[in-house]
Amino acid sequence: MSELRIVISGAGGRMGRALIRAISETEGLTLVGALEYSGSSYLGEDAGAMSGLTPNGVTVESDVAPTLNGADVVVDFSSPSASVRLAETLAGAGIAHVIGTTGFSNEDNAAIAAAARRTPIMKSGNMSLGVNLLAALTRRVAATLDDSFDIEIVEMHHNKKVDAPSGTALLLGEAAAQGRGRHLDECSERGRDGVTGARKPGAIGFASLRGGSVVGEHMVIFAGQAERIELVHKAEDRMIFARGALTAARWLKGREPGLYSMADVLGLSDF
Ligand SMILES: NC(=O)C1=CN([C@@H]2O[C@H](COP(=O)(O)OP(=O)(O)OC[C@H]3O[C@@H](n4cnc5c(N)ncnc54)[C@H](OP(=O)(O)O)[C@@H]3O)[C@@H](O)[C@H]2O)C=CC1
Ligand SMILES: O=C(O)C1=N[C@H](C(=O)O)C[C@H](O)C1
Repeated sequence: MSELRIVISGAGGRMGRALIRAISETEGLTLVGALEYSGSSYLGEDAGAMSGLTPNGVTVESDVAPTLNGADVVVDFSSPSASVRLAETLAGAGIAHVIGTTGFSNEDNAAIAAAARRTPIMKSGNMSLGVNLLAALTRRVAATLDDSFDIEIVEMHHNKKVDAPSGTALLLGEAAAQGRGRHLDECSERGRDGVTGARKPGAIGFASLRGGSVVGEHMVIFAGQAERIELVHKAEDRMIFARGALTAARWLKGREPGLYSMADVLGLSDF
């Protein structure tokens, strides 16, 4: 198998550093670049040393074009605005893009979909096998049970997370809505507060908890009359996301332009 040459965007972040460690542990993958924003305190540092490894000779840079030189794929866990800009640049260069960033607006998603007409992009709110299997199960259970079972999605993350609901909660909400033959935009209920009135039949509700160092926990609840089904995933280590993103990077190389999901990578689309 030929060596896959990877650039990490958001290199100094929690996920960026986990990805740099995961690349160092995986045969056939080479880190060729590390991107951060122009004000980052990591600029000029060695990417290996920054990630708790021995120095690897890759310097953290903010200048995108030279860093992309010779790269096969960019793995990007940064911020929505940075990921949208990068998607446009990579589409121009024909370089594959794995996007793990969450918190995109509808306009951001449309810009990424447009970039995917020119280069292969794999975008997912969660790169773990467990969560993507949970999404497939959620779709099936939602399709099996009718609207007498109310669907609620609860997530908890660490106290540094900036977006809510989590990308994973939205992924699970979309799976549930798909199972019910609806679009999530038509039925999602977020941020209840005060006198909200009774729950709307067919709604998909979201609740977000934040605290401490929680890596990521998600529960999909199907609440019926006198019985309840709960499907739960608990992430214990960010390395599950990093390894999933690298599996996607390998899968994406050489694909036709298009917007792919982790379900495509894992063969779960028809589950
Ligand atoms: N899909 C998945 O499986 C997962 C997705 N995520 C998502 O990934 C994203 C990052 O998470 P996490 O690592 O925890 O967050 P961090 O805040 O730790 O990391 C984000 C990094 O991106 C940097 N950054 C900001 N702007 C740019 C830019 N223009 N170019 C390059 N880098 C930039 C930030 O710099 P600075 O801090 O200096 O602003 C920071 O170092 C979030 O959206 C999160 O929700 C997280 C885990 C799993
Ligand atoms: O910000 C995080 O940490 C995580 N973000 C992703 C999300 O928004 O769902 C995935 C994971 O849960 C961790």
